[in-house]
Amino acid sequence: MTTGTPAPDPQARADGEPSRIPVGVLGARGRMGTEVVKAVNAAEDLELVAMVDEGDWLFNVADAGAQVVVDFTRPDVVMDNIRFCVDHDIHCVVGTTGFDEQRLATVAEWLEPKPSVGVVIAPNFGIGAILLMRFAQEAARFFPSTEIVELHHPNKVDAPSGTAARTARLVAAARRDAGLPPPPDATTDALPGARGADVDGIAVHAVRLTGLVAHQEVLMGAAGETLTLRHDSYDRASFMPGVLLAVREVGRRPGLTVGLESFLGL
Ligand SMILES: NC(=O)C1=CN([C@@H]2O[C@H](COP(=O)(O)OP(=O)(O)OC[C@H]3O[C@@H](n4cnc5c(N)ncnc54)[C@H](O)[C@@H]3O)[C@@H](O)[C@H]2O)C=CC1
Ligand SMILES: O=C(O)C1=N[C@H](C(=O)O)C[C@H](O)C1
Repeated sequence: MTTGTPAPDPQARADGEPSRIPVGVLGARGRMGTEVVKAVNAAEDLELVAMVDEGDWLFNVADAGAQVVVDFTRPDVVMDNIRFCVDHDIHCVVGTTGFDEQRLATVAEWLEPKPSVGVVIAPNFGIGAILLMRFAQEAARFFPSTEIVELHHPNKVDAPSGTAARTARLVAAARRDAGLPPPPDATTDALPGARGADVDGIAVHAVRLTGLVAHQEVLMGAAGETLTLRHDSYDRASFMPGVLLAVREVGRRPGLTVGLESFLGL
């Protein structure tokens, strides 16, 4: 791993393309960044060329010849990172949360003059979590009531989680498409917050607890029955197959991709 001029790749292919994809990691010393560094180092077809954390020089990723950058930083810095990468024709795989429609539209605008650059923004790279979102979307129209409970480690920077926010929006859209009214809601909460946050009409409750990693339940109810969908990430290794898939594919998917679903054929 270098942060200066990239050394020639000894395994370079005859067509001049490097045989391994050069990857830079932003947030490299964080909980997720550390895991991504391990995963990239362990992948034979990827080469870790730059590790950048707070206080480091962002230009390192461009100087080191990164073709793909993976960002697990913070919602308040991620937009600047994406802007830098797009300007430097570097594909981005973004796991950092905090994206609303306005932010996504801004990234799409930046990409307009860069038709060959790809950016993937996914609130969750765990295959089980992605499937849970899909199952919740499928089930949404059959149940008048839906609420979401997300449970995370106590150092998580944001609440509710990006996954819970996206799940709520997907479920709300599926309900609207099916002509369902908003879920019935006892709005007379004696204490503010007792009924959770309202995300697109869906109540989302956030639990922060030592011992947890990342967990989500979608609770659905109809007369006389409930359906509970639950996903648990017990280890951040659970996100790595999705991150590596995105790193390998993003160069073939120009423009903005939100969520990993299409990469999984969903
Ligand atoms: N999409 C997914 O599957 C997942 C997303 N996340 C999200 O990823 C983000 C990071 O989560 P964690 O790793 O737990 O947080 P963390 O706090 O452990 O790591 C963030 C790292 O970013 C660094 N950083 C801050 N500003 C920076 C900058 N300008 N440039 C480079 N590095 C900078 C920090 O120093 C820290 O090392 C959060 O938004 C979290 O919600 C977390 C897990 C899975
Ligand atoms: O901060 C985390 O840990 C996680 N963040 C993502 C989110 O906010 O949805 C993904 C996962 O839940 C872990």
